[in-house]
Amino acid sequence: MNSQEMAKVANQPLFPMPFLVIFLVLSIISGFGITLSEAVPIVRHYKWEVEYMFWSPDCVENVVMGINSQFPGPTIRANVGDTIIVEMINKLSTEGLVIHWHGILQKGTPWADGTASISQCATNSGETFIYRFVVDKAGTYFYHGHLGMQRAAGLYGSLIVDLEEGKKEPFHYDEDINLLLSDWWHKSIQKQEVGLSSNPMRWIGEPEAILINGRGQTNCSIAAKYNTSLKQCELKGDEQCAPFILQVKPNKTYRIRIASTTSLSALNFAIGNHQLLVVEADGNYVQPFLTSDIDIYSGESYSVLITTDQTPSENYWVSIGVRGRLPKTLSVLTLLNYLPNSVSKLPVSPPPETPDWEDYARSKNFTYRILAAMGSPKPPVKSNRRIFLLNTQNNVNGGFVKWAINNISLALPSTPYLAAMKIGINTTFDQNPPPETFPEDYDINNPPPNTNTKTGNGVYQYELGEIVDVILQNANTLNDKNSEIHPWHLHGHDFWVLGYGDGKFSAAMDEKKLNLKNPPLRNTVVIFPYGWTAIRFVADNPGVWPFHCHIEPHLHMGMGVVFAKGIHKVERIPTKALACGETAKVLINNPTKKP
Ligand SMILES: O=C1O[C@H]([C@@H](O)CO)C(O)=C1O
Repeated sequence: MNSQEMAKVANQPLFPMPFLVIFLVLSIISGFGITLSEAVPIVRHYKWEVEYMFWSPDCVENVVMGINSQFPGPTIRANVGDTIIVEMINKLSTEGLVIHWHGILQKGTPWADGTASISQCATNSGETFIYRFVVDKAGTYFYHGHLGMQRAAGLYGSLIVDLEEGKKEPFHYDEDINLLLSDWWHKSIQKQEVGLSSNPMRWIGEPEAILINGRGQTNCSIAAKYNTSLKQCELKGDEQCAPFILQVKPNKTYRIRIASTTSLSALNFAIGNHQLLVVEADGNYVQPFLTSDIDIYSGESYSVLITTDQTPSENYWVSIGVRGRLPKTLSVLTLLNYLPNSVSKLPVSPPPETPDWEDYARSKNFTYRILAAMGSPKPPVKSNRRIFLLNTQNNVNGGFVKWAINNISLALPSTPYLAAMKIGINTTFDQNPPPETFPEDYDINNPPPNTNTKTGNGVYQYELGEIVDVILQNANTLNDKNSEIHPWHLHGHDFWVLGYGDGKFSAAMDEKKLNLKNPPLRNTVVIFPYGWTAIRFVADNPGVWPFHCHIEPHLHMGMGVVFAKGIHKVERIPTKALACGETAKVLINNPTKKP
């Protein structure tokens, strides 16, 4: 950070000046990761260089996006109320860069949400962008790239927010273990992107490997002993692809934090012989329930408690496999290693089997059990506005395969929305808001008639404080008798999940079934094939916020919408977030326009 940028950081009003001076002095000395005294909110300062590097996530050498030469990127661990400053240096020689802080609400800092073309200008090669935001809710989160398909290139890491010092969780555990799940392709994201936008489209296919904390194996299993059709992996344990072992002591309670940043895959997580007590979803406490396994969709996170009360002289399998799509990828395995047993001691029984990928009844049963813990914030009893979002896969412009919402496939503008709205430019995106519903007679059980789907970039505008219901409606894809699962993620807000149902949402039939008593708060929710999902949120966070399918290729194919409100309330947007496209021209010609 140069002295001007430091002064800029110091100008922010959140922290007493003497505190900031001490922090800045210490940060110059050590460079990153400073933790100061307890009790007062802390500023945690990280300096990250993002760069492609050779890596072998699944024992096959490839290139990944690394941060400070690490893959996955460094874990950020903070307490509620802390300020995070990430000085992000783009060392990718030929690409722009942004980082999104998934699940962080960014109250007062919408410019730090890290979405290219939406909250900020992508940071050019060689340049630095400083993210600065407060983490105001405890929970299991992560961060990832949000430009093109950079997440699928490996740009991700964990972000864990603990309660304030001295505060206690509503459940007991002795230690926690953090697992960040992802999926991995040998094909570069450049090749994936070109395939998706070609006519005919070339689909990315299924991943070569599932990774746990960036580690997995392709074409071999560490449990081949139990299944002779598989090849045994030969690993010494010090390889980049060697399994991440969950080390535990007998007769303790562990909180296992599980977050999924997969590009595509829905996953199932199970531990042999151990029940999982689900206690957290997306940074919100849930009514605890016991289960043998969990389904986790891209963009979601869970905490589960396990008690290590099984035979202490044994180790146990941890197994993660693909659901919701015909799996072509081997389940990834690792060990729950009861110390002091050796990791070479394999469990006595075979690994837990991933449930059948098509058993949606089972997936729904798990998902429907997630309800808010007692004492959680309740939704307002009525909404002011309801919008319906029909999800379809369509042919656009003579055969390009896209995903569309109410017949519009999102194509982001080159000038970020937040900058354009703040400066008052109305030429950079479609000023007509997209449709709030779809024709009542739309047949969700057949491929779309596909007459007039368009690409577009209009915005749903809300009054600040408006209470909004969204009904996400799934439908048949372009293929006969096919409908897919989509996990939808909202930026800048948590929402209440009021309900799910099969078929088309009917106000007359379904309205009364909505759960206003204990709906879970989340930032990501799934729509099941041919089904609908209803959510409610309060549009109280000034900014521009995407709401989109978290499947990376689906977003890339247009599966998202953009919400905006209260832009007049957004202050102190850093120049670097504004200085591109049409807003750069306005600022150069008229610097007084800088908000
Ligand atoms: O968007 C997608 O495209 C393919 C398929 O529908 C067409 O090949 C697939 O499985 C998706 O999820």
